[in-house]
Amino acid sequence: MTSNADKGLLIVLSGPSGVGKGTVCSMLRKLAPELVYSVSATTRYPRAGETEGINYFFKSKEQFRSMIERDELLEYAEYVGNYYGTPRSFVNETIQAGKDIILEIEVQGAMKVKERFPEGVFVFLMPPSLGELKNRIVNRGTETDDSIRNRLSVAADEIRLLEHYDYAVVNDRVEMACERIKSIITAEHCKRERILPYVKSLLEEVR
Ligand SMILES: Nc1ncnc2c1ncn2[C@@H]1O[C@H](COP(=O)(O)OP(=O)(O)OP(=O)(O)O)[C@@H](O)[C@H]1O
Ligand SMILES: Nc1nc2c(ncn2[C@@H]2O[C@H](COP(=O)(O)O)[C@@H](O)[C@H]2O)c(=O)[nH]1
Repeated sequence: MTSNADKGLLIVLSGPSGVGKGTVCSMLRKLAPELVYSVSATTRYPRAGETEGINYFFKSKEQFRSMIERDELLEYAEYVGNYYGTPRSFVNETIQAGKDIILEIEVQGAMKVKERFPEGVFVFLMPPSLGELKNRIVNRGTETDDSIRNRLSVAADEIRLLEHYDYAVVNDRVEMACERIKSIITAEHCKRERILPYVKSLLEEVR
């Protein structure tokens, strides 16, 4: 059996649509290649350039419902008219194997994960301002006017849930946000005494 100290960290990254979660995760893949990323299932249509199994597992509503019935999702939520959910087995297998995994998910889902994994690390990505959030989502050019309106209309409610998270990281510059997240992960490893045994043996040597 894997002890808690041998398990990987479950890291949840949330934040309003357009804040830059995907952009930060893409850069983190380069800066911290040891991190594993959970690929979600969704009923929304693929955007141009999105690939099945890389960005999402794209499902029909019926397929998504079957995943719920078969209890294959760790959490799921409806977000502005579509369903999104985290496949359970990949998350469990990854943390049991001692690897850290990041779930990039919205706030309702994050709160469900928190009930099941209170030991998880919950990080909220903040925009520098609401004006900048709007600019980012508009300039991304992927959403209809309706979708932009819907996404921005839930952003304030999402930001109000910040108090349920362990950390707030401002995404002013992508590199800086990544460095902050990397520091959080390192600190969490230290807290869980992954580095402490090494420090202990060093202390014994110098005594
Ligand atoms: N620090 C930043 N400064 C300026 N622009 C940024 C920054 N981070 C991301 N962006 C831009 O903002 C837009 C939204 O970013 P991204 O798609 O990563 O957001 P998201 O939070 O993943 O959104 P969603 O939840 O809708 O998937 C993109 O066009 C991206 O290039
Ligand atoms: N609760 C969950 N939310 C998820 C999951 N995968 C992604 N998301 C979040 O949905 C919104 C919209 O995503 P988009 O790709 O349509 O822009 C965003 O906040 C994602 O983080 C999931 O598995 N569960």
